[in-house]
Amino acid sequence: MKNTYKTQDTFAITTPLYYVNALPHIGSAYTTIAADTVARFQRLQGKSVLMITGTDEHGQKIQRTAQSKGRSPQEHCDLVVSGFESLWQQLNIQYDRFSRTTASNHELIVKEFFQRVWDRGDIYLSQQQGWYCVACEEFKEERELLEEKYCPIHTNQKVEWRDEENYFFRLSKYQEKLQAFYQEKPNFIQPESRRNEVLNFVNQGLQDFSISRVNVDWGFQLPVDPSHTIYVWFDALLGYVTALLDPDSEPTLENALSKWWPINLHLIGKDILRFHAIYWPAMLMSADLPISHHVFGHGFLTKDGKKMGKSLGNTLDPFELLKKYGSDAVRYYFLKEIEFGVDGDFSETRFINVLNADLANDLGNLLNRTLKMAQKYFKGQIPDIHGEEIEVTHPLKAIGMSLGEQVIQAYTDLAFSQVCEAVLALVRTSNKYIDETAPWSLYKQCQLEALAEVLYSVLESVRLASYLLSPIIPNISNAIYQQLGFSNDFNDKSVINSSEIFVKQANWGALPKNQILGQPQPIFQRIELAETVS
Ligand SMILES: Nc1ncnc2c1ncn2[C@@H]1O[C@H](COP(=O)(O)OP(=O)(O)OP(=O)(O)O)[C@@H](O)[C@H]1O
Ligand SMILES: [Zn+2]
Repeated sequence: MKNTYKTQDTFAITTPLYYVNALPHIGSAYTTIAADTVARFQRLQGKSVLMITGTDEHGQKIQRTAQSKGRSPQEHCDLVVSGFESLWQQLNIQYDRFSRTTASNHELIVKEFFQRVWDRGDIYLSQQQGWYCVACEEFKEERELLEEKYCPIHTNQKVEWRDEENYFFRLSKYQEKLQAFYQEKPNFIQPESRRNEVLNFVNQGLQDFSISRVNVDWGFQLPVDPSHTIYVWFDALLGYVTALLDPDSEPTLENALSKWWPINLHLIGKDILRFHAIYWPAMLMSADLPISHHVFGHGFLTKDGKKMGKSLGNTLDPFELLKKYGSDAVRYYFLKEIEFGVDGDFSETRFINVLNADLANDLGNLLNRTLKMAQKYFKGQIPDIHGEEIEVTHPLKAIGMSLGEQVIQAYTDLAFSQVCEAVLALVRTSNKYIDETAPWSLYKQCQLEALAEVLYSVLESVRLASYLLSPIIPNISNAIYQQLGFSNDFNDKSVINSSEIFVKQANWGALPKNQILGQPQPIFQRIELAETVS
């Protein structure tokens, strides 16, 4: 099979294909916001990006949920999918493909893949006994369970005893190959703590896992035995492959894998790490296909220390947050406040304080007051000075010159919180710098050259800050750019960026002199605590 087309300039990223057992919640939004931010950052750098999200629609969990709602499974899936699509639109997520595992082209991809693994001799029929969590769609080892046989992830759900005939995938055969692979690609699983978890698990010895079910109709029939359906996870992981097909191309593995494979990054929560970091590479080894480059398992958004989840029902409604605060606020808060990789609790008071402090006060006021001074002192134009003419020891230029590199590294490491902190440091220093240089006094003293340098350097720092934050808060960055006199649109995906443009814009000093400024308007309205419910 050919697989020669992928180049350094392409970047394919996936979110999980979310179960449609209920409407999306803030946890589903969290991964998707992060993935969208990475996709935007890669596009900004001039890469050709494919961002994949979608839904996992088969299996017992969905079958049961649909039944309990008195709907057919397909009706149920369609309904919930529209909820996901609407949330992504409201969150300003620019995905390229929405992969649904009930799509007809997906069935063909799954069957072709199954056949390759079957032909390898890696599938056999046997008896499966064990404890099953329907919410996880996974067999659990007895030692993992909580007291009275509750699932450790779905702490309100008891596991069920299963004893049935299933087809199995020979995972155990890939134990050593996987271990060698993890050694060879130490960055495959991130962060480091997750990698260690996986290595420990694999070192304890891998068992074959069942990839078919006998009592679940809601799935694809096994090509070799129609009395079984394919296990939901075997089918779901392949949803990433189906997503790569161009809409009008014939659904074959060869077509699907020709341009974007291997995927650069699977972004997931730690709950589904095992599937992505162990099962998935083993399945690909068996099918003799290249393995994705990276899997990043982030932490949980928690409520009172417990994972928020659809099954547990302790979630936060993202639609409500969006309605109240808008997409940039929600995107910013979760990426800034929770270190990507570890768990974090949500508090609405903290949410408001962070947004007011960072976006309304530090960034918003800085732009607003500087623009007003530029209106007054320089007739609404950027002063007649260029970044290159300013000394490298200038306090803002000194920070600004190394900021781009620092932020690129942080985005590359998915350290979004560090991105925000580094950018905010420039913003805060700029505020201090204005207070210290007192442009209003310089004006009174007719020190126009010094005044020009002060205002230029602050406006340029705001520009750089908004450019570097644009993957996270694209609407606010747009507003800032417009007020600085540009006509950029950070939401326009069709704009072709290049690495040259990126290097220039991500550097301090790119603001053109004498450019006509826009009208100063608040870029983020301060939120009053009294407006909130809790
Ligand atoms: N509390 C959470 N914190 C962070 N991410 C989450 C959270 N809940 C779900 N996710 C994201 O959704 C993925 C799981 O998708 P799934 O559709 O199973 O959602 P879920 O709400 O966890 O469902 P359930 O509660 O039924 O297990 C995770 O891997 C992660 O990407
Ligand atoms: Zn579970």
